[in-house]
Amino acid sequence: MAEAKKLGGAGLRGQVAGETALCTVGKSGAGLTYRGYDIADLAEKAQFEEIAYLLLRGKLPNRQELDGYKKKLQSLRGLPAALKTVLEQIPKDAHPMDVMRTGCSMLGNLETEQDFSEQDDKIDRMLAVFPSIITYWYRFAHDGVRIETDSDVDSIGGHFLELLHGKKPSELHEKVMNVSLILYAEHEFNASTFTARVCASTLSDIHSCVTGAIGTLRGPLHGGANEAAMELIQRFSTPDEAEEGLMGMLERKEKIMGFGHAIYKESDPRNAIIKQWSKKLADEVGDTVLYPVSVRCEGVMWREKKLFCNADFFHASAYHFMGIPTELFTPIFVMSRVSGWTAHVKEQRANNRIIRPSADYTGPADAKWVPIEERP
Ligand SMILES: CC(=O)SCCNC(=O)CCNC(=O)[C@H](O)C(C)(C)COP(=O)(O)OP(=O)(O)OC[C@H]1O[C@@H](n2cnc3c(N)ncnc32)[C@H](O)[C@@H]1OP(=O)(O)O
Ligand SMILES: O=C([O-])CC(=O)C(=O)O
Repeated sequence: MAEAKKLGGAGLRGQVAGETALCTVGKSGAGLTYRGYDIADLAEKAQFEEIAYLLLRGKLPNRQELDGYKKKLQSLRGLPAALKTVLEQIPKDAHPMDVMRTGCSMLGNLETEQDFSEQDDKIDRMLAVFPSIITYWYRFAHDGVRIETDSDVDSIGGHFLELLHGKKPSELHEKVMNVSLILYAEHEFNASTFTARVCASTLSDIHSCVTGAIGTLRGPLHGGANEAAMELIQRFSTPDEAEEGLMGMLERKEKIMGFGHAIYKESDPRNAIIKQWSKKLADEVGDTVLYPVSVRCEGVMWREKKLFCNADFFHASAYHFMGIPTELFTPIFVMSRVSGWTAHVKEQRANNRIIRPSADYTGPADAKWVPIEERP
């Protein structure tokens, strides 16, 4: 019998665990591509809905297809009454990622995927309704209002901002949300996407795949890092203070959230893009603290540890400048990454074998059964 392959290291790092036509991460010459398109091009020129279409349908839509797709998504923003009732039961101090997880799971009870032929419609529904789920709960729990979840704004990012703030977003804010959703949409076999694929490989339903992925994204080593980065930069009121604080943390061997990456080794191509938008927003709000503090953190981490900002670090200040509460940062990641997760689920289903790796056993050998009365 063939020997199981020995792992090169912990965390399955460097192991090829399958194939994908969706994305490359960290390949030389092009840091991040979605179906062959460079992320810098996409972030500059595309709409997030266009990217979702690209990932989910396999090609960039033409004008008519994009208009039709956006119209469809806009028509799917309403929350079923039973889902509103569930959201209203969730306490104010719940973590919004738990709200997303419950919201997605409840949707799966109400609008169950009966057959894989329904997958595209179920996916479009999640893309459209996730901003409604989080903002409905947030505004109900925090302000005691039951908001309307429809809006005239035709973009997913703009829809989220309008529901959150109760007014149409500025052009700049809608643009930054669009860029942010594009940057977060897809990232190959990251932990949450791999979770979705493992779930899909058992032939489970699409809501289970996404619910599992949300739970995985929640952790501070993954999507939760943007919130942790915000908590970090808010501790400091000057760049010098930030430098002193970071040096202390590094000496104590603490992890600095928003830095480093499992795949990229020198830079995350998304950082330069979101950093530039964070600067624009800082100028707009007249910030003289958070942006300079963030820039100093970036410099110190590179100088001391050769660690670079990942996609999360400058997202923290950018979201903050748009008036988004810190605890909603990771749910925004969900609104975006659901496009990548579900594209992977479709890919897994199209060429499936149950994902079931092996383990190196490290426990005792030949243990002898001891009756309960005789155990120490
Ligand atoms: C959207 C995303 O999910 S991006 C990732 C978001 N996560 C974060 O920002 C959390 C902070 N970063 C980290 O914890 C890590 O860099 C991860 C989880 C992203 C990647 O983990 P790994 O692949 O295990 O990192 P890697 O092997 O490159 O680590 C090398 C060394 O750098 C250290 N290191 C890596 N990142 C950091 C950091 N942010 N702060 C301090 N030290 C770090 C590691 O502890 C390790 O040190 P050691 O060899 O002494 O143990
Ligand atoms: O790829 C990873 O390990 C983490 C991730 O999802 C990202 O950086 O967007």
